[in-house]
Amino acid sequence: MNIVSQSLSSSAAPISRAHCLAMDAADTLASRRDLFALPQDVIYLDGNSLGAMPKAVPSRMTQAIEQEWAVGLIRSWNDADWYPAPQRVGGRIASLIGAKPNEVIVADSTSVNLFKLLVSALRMRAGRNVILGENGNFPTDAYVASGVAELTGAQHRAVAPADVMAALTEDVAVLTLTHVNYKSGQAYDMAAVTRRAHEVGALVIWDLAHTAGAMPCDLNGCEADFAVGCGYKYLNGGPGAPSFVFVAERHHESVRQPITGWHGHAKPFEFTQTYVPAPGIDRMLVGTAPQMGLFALEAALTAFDGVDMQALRAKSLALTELFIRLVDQELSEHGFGLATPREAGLRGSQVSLTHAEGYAIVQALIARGVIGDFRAPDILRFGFAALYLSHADVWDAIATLKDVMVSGIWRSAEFMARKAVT
Ligand SMILES: Cc1ncc(COP(=O)(O)O)c(C=O)c1O
Ligand SMILES: Nc1c(O)cccc1C(=O)C[C@H](N)C(=O)O
Repeated sequence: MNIVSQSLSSSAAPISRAHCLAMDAADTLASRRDLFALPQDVIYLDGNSLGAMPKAVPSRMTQAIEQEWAVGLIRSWNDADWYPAPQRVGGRIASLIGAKPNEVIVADSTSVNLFKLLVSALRMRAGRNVILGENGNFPTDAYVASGVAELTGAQHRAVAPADVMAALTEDVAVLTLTHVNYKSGQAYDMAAVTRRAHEVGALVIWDLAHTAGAMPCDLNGCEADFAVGCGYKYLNGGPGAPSFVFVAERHHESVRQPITGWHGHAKPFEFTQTYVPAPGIDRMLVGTAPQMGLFALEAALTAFDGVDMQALRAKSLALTELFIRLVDQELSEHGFGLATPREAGLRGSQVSLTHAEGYAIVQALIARGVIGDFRAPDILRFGFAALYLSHADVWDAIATLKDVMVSGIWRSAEFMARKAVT
């Protein structure tokens, strides 16, 4: 336990803003906030959907556009090292998720990478035909699994998260789960689930969308097979940043992904008419990677340079615990429920509250500069990016939420009218 969480758990007295400021003073990650361009009047609790912008990004983009593209033109594929960017950025992400640099590559979207992995896994477990998933997962994961089932003749079986272990039977080819649930923020025990899946001969695909950059993750320590994740959430790569895909080294020669594009070819610039998969992780590539998105993500990842992921986890847990305790302390009369586990080891880096009027409350909060989001039917979702949030931010966010509730401002028509939400 670090000094931040220690000081919180040892306090029996009500928590005050001064207490939060003392936690900030002891926070070894506090200076990282300066690496992000956040508006002064905003408390940003939506980095689990779109991460804040690292200040390193604009200058990198300007260089890529005005020099490498405008002046270097096609020469930049070699001269500016554009070509190896998917591997290079993958190597950086590998260090955050417990993988080797040659096991991660960046390309395409999370949905597309999930498709590639699901088909690959089914091919590696010929004779079994079940894709096991979970109810309540982020929709794209379920949609892609159903689509793959329809395409391949496999069966997509989705069970409640609590029933996953029992549903691991010998007909399961592949288990696909999101490590930290997008709505509840609850995390699976990656090691235990992977071990059980392997005992029945199944492969596992972990979706790390709400894990990568939010908390440490030890893919190789858990003997994970495959993983995917988003570049634009806690990795702060910007809207539509490319996704990453992990394939454990032991599967590199057997994995055969279905979208056999030229960048996944062993010799793309020989332009042969027959597809031969590239050795290693490179075979997960399809076509030309979104280079501008890769450059933004690469620059964004420098915000993690030198960060001890255990320290990041300690701060993340201190922030989420502080938020939960302040909900108890300040908001007990306002009808909120807690959808996220109180037990630290069971949660990721978000806290979700429930309230029947959650939509309007979130809109009123956003209007006051506290940006969280709403997920139907009743979830108010708050993401805590430990690189750029302070303990005082948590206090101020709760004070604003209390003000929204006590004033009843959320009842006004402007907040009740439903719009498309992000
Ligand atoms: C668990 C999870 N998987 C996947 C995605 C998104 O996938 P894509 O990058 O294809 O939009 C999200 C969020 O959008 C998510 O929360
Ligand atoms: N990817 C998103 C987008 O393109 C637009 C709006 C929101 C998103 C998100 O990432 C949503 C997010 N995955 C969630 O957990 O709800």
